[in-house]
Amino acid sequence: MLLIARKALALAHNKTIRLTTREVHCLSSILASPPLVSLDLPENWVPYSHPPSPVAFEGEHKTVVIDGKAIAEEIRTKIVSEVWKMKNDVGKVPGLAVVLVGEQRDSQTYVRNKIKACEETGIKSVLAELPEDCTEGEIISVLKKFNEDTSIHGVLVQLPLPQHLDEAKILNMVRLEKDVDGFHPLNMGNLAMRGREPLFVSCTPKGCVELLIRAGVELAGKNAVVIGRSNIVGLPMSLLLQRYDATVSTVHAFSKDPEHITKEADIVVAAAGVPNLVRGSWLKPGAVVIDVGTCPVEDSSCEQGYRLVGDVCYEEALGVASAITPVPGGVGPMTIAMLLCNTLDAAKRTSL
Ligand SMILES: Nc1nc2c(c(=O)[nH]1)N[C@@H](CN(C=O)c1ccc(C(=O)N[C@@H](CCC(=O)O)C(=O)O)cc1)CN2
Ligand SMILES: [Mg+2]
Repeated sequence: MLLIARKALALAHNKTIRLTTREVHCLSSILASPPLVSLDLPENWVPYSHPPSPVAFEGEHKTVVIDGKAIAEEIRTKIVSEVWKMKNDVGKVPGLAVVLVGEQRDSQTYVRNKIKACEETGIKSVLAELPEDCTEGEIISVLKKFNEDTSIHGVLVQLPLPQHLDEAKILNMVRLEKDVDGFHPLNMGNLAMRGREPLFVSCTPKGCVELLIRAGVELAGKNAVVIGRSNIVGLPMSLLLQRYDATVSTVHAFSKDPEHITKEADIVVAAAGVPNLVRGSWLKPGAVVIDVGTCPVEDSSCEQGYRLVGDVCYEEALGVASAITPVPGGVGPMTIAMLLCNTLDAAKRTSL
């Protein structure tokens, strides 16, 4: 792995090096295909017109709904062709291993959706299910097995873990080069440091930035507020927005005046897990709103008896925000699309 990376670097610097036939195949596939979702602007990128000055938003304003489901579908279609090309060119199939501990219903659903997404895009997947009362040692030995398996390029542990387990200790055991969730402390640390590059950026924040960029939202110099500071979303989201030169504030349970801070923001990323926390009155007219929350609330008029509600009061935000992601169908589908991208990138980086 390190050797092929060194050779790729040497080639990129036009150095003459000796290669085996397998390395030629592998390197030509790596060098010919840039990272799929590079967080750069897509070629056919068309920005929607930028939020004008607040005055133009007096009264009802048309709010663009950012269709995360459609964007995720577009990305997944590209992944299908890249996976197919990789298989054809070098006989390699990207592989993802998922570790699920316990029987929490929503975690089971997310994992099922990840496995299904792998099947639909041609990525191999393996699921390890462990009982709720398993030990750290048992999880670590499963992780070690996946870390060593050359047919597995990405490894993730579905979160949250049961209370008795040390999450940080377990995430630290995922091999850095396979950490497609970007939760390894070194990936997170490199995301935080200027001049350092993480190998992977966690899927939800990466998906949120991808949505912002594809919607034509400029980030540099903008006031962004991230509501929530979880390791999964809030924290990496704040770090990632800083990398795009936004001025980032974090709002959390101890923040004195969340409404006031949010009202200053051009971009609001709500990831608190509190349904309808952000009211229309909290938003600056013309703000762009990314709603990460997905909370089931009882609703007898729905077939399942519940509906999903975001952290933002959607009806109130319409007419105030210039753009918003819906729940469901906004950020959620992007999380899984970014996981597939990270797994494909992981496979592209190895010679195996
Ligand atoms: N190891 C990880 N654990 C968790 C992550 C993660 O990225 N890695 N994120 C969340 C859960 N999650 C993926 O794991 C996830 C959540 C929501 C969705 C999604 O597609 N939501 C849909 C609605 C789905 C529904 O109808 O129930 C949407 O918003 O449209 C995908 C993945 C916590 N744990
Ligand atoms: Mg959503």
